[in-house]
Amino acid sequence: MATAAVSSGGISDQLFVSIKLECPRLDELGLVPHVFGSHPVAGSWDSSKALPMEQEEAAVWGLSCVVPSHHETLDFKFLLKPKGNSSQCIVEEGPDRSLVCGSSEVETRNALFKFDDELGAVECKVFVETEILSPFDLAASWKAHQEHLQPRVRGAHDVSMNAESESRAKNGFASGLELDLEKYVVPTPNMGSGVVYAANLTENPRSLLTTGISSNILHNSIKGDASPNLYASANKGADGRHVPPQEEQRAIFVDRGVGSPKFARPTNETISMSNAKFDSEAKDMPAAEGAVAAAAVADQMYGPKEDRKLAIVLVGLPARGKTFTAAKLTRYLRWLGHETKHFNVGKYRRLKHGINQTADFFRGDNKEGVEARNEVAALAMEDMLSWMQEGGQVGIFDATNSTRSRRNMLMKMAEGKCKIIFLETICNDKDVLERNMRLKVQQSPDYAEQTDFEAGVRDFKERLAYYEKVYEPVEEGSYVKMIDMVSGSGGQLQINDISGYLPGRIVFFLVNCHLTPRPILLTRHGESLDNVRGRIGGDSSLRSSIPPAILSSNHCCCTTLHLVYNLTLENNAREVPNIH
Ligand SMILES: Nc1ncnc2c1ncn2[C@@H]1O[C@H](COP(=O)(O)OP(=O)(O)OP(=O)(O)O)[C@@H](O)[C@H]1O
Ligand SMILES: O=P(O)(O)OC[C@H]1O[C@](O)(CO)[C@@H](O)[C@@H]1O
Repeated sequence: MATAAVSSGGISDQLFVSIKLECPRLDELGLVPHVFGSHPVAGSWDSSKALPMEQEEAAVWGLSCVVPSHHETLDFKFLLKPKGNSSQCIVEEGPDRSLVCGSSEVETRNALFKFDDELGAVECKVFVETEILSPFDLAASWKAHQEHLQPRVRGAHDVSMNAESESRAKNGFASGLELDLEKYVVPTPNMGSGVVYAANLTENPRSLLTTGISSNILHNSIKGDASPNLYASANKGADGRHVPPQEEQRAIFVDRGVGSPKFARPTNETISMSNAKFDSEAKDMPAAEGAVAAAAVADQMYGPKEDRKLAIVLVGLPARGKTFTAAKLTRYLRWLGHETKHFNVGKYRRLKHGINQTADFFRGDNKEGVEARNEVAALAMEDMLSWMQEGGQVGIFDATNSTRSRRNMLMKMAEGKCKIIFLETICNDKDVLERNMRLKVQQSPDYAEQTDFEAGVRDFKERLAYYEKVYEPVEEGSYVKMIDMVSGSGGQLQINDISGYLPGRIVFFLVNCHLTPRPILLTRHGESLDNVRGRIGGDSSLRSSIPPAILSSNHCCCTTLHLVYNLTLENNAREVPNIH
């Protein structure tokens, strides 16, 4: 095992050291090379605590470790021990080798071992590679290792993490490893098995709780362990096979890049946004990505400015990212301090009608199916309105709501109770849709019992085709349309009849919304001449002139705060939202 050196100076670059010893005779002789040296990690010159090297090939042994780039000088030597007998050892001839502080150079003279008997001597070739690693490199390697991908930095995943207790006991380390790699999150393109189906995280159908289904069953079913006829959590592996249901709310992974959404004038030219000019040039739009976060901080300081109840009613064909967007928006609004809840009609439908509905259930001309879906939609809407009457402020109503008549029904129910804004998600990118559909079949409880993944995909496509036949894009009321936001070529946001503080905030959020996790690097400059003089502001030079190469590596005077956001929905409500 490679060992992690400790850093007491906080997060900094690390030096990755890989040592190799090559000698065909060692294996023949049944000898295992070890490293021991001056540092406790290498046994403090106690040969019984020497670190064994791992056999990588027939004649090659290796040992890798990661040490802080400003490590203490480490003197070390190779020694050989017979396999299975660690009490004997033969230490290499010659002076100690040194890994000098601040240097990545290590001497690579051959290692010579002399035996007392007729074996004479054994000479091994020594190879040493060193590489400066940023915490990101380490994190990426660790993450890659966890996900069974090829780590970018070979061996770096093998750092013992937070292993004070164990390695302290073994190696006498005085301080803990400060770089907690597990806290780093590197953008990950695949949906791991830790993903929970987003709709499962929405409000529990309270109206159904009082209609004969015990809350215990509901609770269990929502956690995924109820009778599958009632409800089941359906996480499946990338190959479509089931993986165990997730216990609690975890992440919704984001998976696609989005370019800068362009504002487009809606066809009917009826935008009314206070203090904002939205046109295709969008020159006046706040371009700074931090603007939303800044506005959010202001909101938090001064509190919500509006009491009006608002319903955001999602509209869109299946697999268009409605639940995904709804969940993001819910989190953002909560973070702003608005009482917000996400009601997912699919959850109601599954609870009331089971998880095994085939595409036929969604046919536009299946009268019973349409009625059943309208019924659960009405139940969800009632729950949402009741909750608003009890003090809730923003309800997010998540279903396809794909026909005008459905939307009329909702508008009627909401009359005098709350304002409705339709949020339509449109996606025309075939590749994105294909991928979304496969993800849905992997994750949706609707396919939890479908063992044939491709059959599930076919059924979902059939369902989608039925929806397409009856789909009526929103043209009524107040609306926001997110069009092709995931296509990679930008996208459009169209808005119609939106006014007021909170709707403005929501639009602002959606404009700035993107789907790719990305690191945020906050860089602090080194000590400037004005700093020395105690002056605030100004734009003076740095105190000493430092070659640009050193500056850019952040070693010397620059302090770089690396923040990596996991742009998922699992973080606490008070964290910086997943937008920037
Ligand atoms: N604006 C978007 N356009 C297209 N795809 C998106 C968008 N936003 C998110 N996605 C992707 O769509 C996938 C499916 O999302 P989601 O489950 O939210 O769809 P949905 O529209 O709610 O589907 P359904 O109506 O079948 O429940 C997600 O994995 C997400 O990566
Ligand atoms: O009744 P609607 O508006 O079609 O929407 C609810 C349905 O949308 C879906 O998300 C479509 O796939 C189903 O899970 C759910 O039953």
